[in-house]
Amino acid sequence: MAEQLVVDRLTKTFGGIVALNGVELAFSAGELIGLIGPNGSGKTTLLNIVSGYYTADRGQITYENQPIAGTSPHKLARIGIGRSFQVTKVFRRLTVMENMLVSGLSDWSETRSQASERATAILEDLKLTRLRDERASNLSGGQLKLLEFARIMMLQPKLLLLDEPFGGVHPELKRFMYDCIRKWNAAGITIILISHDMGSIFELCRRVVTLSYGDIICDGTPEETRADKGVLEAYLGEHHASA
Ligand SMILES: Nc1ncnc2c1ncn2[C@@H]1O[C@H](COP(=O)(O)OP(=O)(O)OP(=O)(O)O)[C@@H](O)[C@H]1O
Repeated sequence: MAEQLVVDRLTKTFGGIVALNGVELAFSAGELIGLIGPNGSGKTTLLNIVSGYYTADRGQITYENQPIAGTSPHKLARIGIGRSFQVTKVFRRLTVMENMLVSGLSDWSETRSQASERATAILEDLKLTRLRDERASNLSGGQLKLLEFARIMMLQPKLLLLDEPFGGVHPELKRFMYDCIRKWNAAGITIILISHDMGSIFELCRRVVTLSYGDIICDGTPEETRADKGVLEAYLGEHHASA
């Protein structure tokens, strides 16, 4: 499989804190990867750099053979890199449908009616059709999560970065989100999933990358990750003990 995303010796510091310490990773198109690690280990920083929200101090990022370090989030979205945030970002004063059609979300070459047709299909897929004219401010936390998913799908991403999508989500909705993630991945979208919910990670991902203090301490299957002494010491042991 061709490498879709390559992260080469990526370093990011904040003052004296080393958030990423020369991280090297390569992801193939169509992978579904879990990114785990203790609080402050660098997971969101890595996503922020890949999606253009932060600039790395050192290192390269290559997406589909093009260097992308320093490219704006907006341009990255246009070439297929979509992301969600720990705290859902939608326009609360706009309706669900307006959120979908907000300028800059859809393809330049697309007419409003084509965009609207796509939005309708995506809302249907995410069971949001009956809420299409509802203001986002009236949606529940779970519905907002789904709207964020729906808006990301408007971008037709090829690489999807999901940061803690299951936070505060009830079990039934979580199952539905799993189904969406699996379906998108089966359709060829590469997905990098950050979650502290180990059940979700081990159920969904065939590859798990573990960060600790900005270093990759394990990159393997769920079974290898669970059995890894370093991971147990840095994260899983403590995580399970406090769970
Ligand atoms: N904008 C920022 N300014 C200052 N320090 C930051 C900033 N963003 C991240 N950091 C620091 O960088 C380190 C890595 O943070 P990061 O958010 O990437 O960790 P994380 O693994 O995503 O943590 P969590 O699981 O708690 O979300 C932490 O020490 C954090 O305090």
